[in-house]
Amino acid sequence: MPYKLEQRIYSDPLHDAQRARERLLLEGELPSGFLRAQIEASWQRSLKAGVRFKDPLVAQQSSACDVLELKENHQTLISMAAPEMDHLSRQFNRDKGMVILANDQATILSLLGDRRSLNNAGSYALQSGACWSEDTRGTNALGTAVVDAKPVMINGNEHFLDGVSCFSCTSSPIMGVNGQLLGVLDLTTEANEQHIQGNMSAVQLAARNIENRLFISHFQEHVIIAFHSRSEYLHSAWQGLIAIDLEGNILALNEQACQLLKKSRENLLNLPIETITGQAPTVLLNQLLRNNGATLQLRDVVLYCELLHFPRQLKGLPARKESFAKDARKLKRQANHPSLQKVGAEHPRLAKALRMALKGIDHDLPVLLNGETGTGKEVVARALHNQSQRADKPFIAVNCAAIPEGLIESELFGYREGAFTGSRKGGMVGRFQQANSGTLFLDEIGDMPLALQARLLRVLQERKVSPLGGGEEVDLDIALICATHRDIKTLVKEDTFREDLYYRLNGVGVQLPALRARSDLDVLIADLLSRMGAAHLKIHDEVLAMFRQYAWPGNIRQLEMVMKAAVAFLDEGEKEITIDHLTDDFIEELNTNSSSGRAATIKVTELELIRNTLEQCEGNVSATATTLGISRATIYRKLRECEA
Ligand SMILES: Nc1ncnc2c1ncn2[C@@H]1O[C@H](COP(=O)(O)OP(=O)(O)OP(=O)(O)O)[C@@H](O)[C@H]1O
Repeated sequence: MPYKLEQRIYSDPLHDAQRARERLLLEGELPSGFLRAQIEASWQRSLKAGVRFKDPLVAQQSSACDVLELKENHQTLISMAAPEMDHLSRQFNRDKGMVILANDQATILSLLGDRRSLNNAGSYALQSGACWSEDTRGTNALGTAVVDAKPVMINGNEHFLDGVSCFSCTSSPIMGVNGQLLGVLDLTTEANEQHIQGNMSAVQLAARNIENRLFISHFQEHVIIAFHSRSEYLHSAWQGLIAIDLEGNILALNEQACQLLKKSRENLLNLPIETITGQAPTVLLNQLLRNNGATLQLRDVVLYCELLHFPRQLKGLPARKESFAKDARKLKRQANHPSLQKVGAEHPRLAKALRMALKGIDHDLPVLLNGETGTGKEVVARALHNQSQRADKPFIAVNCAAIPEGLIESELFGYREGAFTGSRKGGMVGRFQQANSGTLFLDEIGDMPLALQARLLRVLQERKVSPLGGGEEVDLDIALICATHRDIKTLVKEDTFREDLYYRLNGVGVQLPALRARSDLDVLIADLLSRMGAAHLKIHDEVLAMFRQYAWPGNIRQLEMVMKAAVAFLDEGEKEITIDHLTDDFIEELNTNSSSGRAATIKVTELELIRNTLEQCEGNVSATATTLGISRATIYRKLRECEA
């Protein structure tokens, strides 16, 4: 009873740890209930191992040769962890943070951090080769994470040794491809209870990224599929990963995959992927390759999947499979996103705007893309990222219109554990933080609620973000691309979009032309066909003429679907797409479009086309006439008609 009373009065864990320490010294026994359960169990183990509070910190001296050998033996882990350690240490530089990587015995492999902290680290036995196992140094984040094989946070005098009670340490285990413990990643800062919660999410995010990188590099000879129950989580540290061989057998899964599938690793290993997906592996792979992804409806969950890796070299496969693999590789190449040059190739005004946008991105200017639905805003955003200096960093896309209003804020900024009822254990890292060092693409920015616009503006001005429910502020270093199909200036006039935010986002504005106003329709068609693996196909003149007359309300997306359907309807040996290969629905659309009711639209489209081509040809009427395949006289006549 007296303990319960004490516990209520002293809810501060540091105070409780101090009292536990005093009682232990006084009574020779650790009183139960004073420490958090994980720490109490660890203190009990430390006592059993004979560690004492006052034990000195001296590191057993490892020779330079031993350290070299240790590093050599853990080369892969060290190199895969390096980018994350670098990122973490820059993020926590202000708090004099040290980032430590240890092996599965809690022996330090490498340290990174603020120079002053590192100079001091030696006196705390924080150096490569020093062992921080729990049975030699008592409760500490490295050693305890190794014993528990789960993340641990140890603040101040929760550490067993008095000598390290000046630190707050947060560690996360790093698991190998078979779920075995490989090592531990740790962030050590000065003892500070307020900050340590934020440290936990940063360390866990980094550890998951390291595990995913290890997974991908380990299965380079095999097929890797990424999946999640929410499409926005693909490409994030929280995506599920599954490696399969070309027979479709499951070779490995990461922890997130097991959680998403609600099955243990042991229950899935070596089974055919069909047991999860209900589809033959070839069907699934073809779908993934052709459509850049697949949606799987399982019994109680929908999974969004993407092909993360397809092996370049396939060893020892029977001929039939080799030829399937070749096909698959070809399809994958074709399914790749178009490059920036491809997007603007035959459209000089667009090409120029894209060149400027790329320069802008590399000089930290935000880019605002505007265009009707299906004009390729996301394609352009990805192409800009892929060609920017941040190409090897994350590209995180958020569709502001697709996320319910109440969730956008937590999605963007993340939240601390316990920030609100129902918040996920361990909190959630927001999109801003996930995109750090890379590019954040905010699609449909015009649909962002006003209250959130104010917060976004503040983040962009201060270049810092902090999760909901408080916690550590994180410095932001992101390229920002926003897109909308709305006319933002009108939204500003209507007071539904903040004017100051508009100017903040519109560093470089790019207007993506509607398909009906593009003079390079045939180039786009050729590109689409080649990406479908059908570059050899021709389009009948009659079809092309109809396409040119059509208004394409769905723009390139609609054109892509029409072409896909046409290719699918070709009979064996046919090499030309004619009207017979268009769907009845679409032919009806085309007919309606050319009927008198739509005549006005067509006229406007025609004029838009002529004007745009004239602009591209810098006012040269002859060149415009040649490009459009009509006479100079027709151009003059149509322009006069319009002026009349
Ligand atoms: N330049 C291009 N060349 C080939 N295909 C393209 C090009 N631009 C877009 N596409 C294709 O058109 C489709 C729509 O592109 P995207 O999603 O980028 O458009 P969007 O403007 O972002 O559309 P929405 O506003 O509806 O989100 C995609 O399937 C994409 O592959």
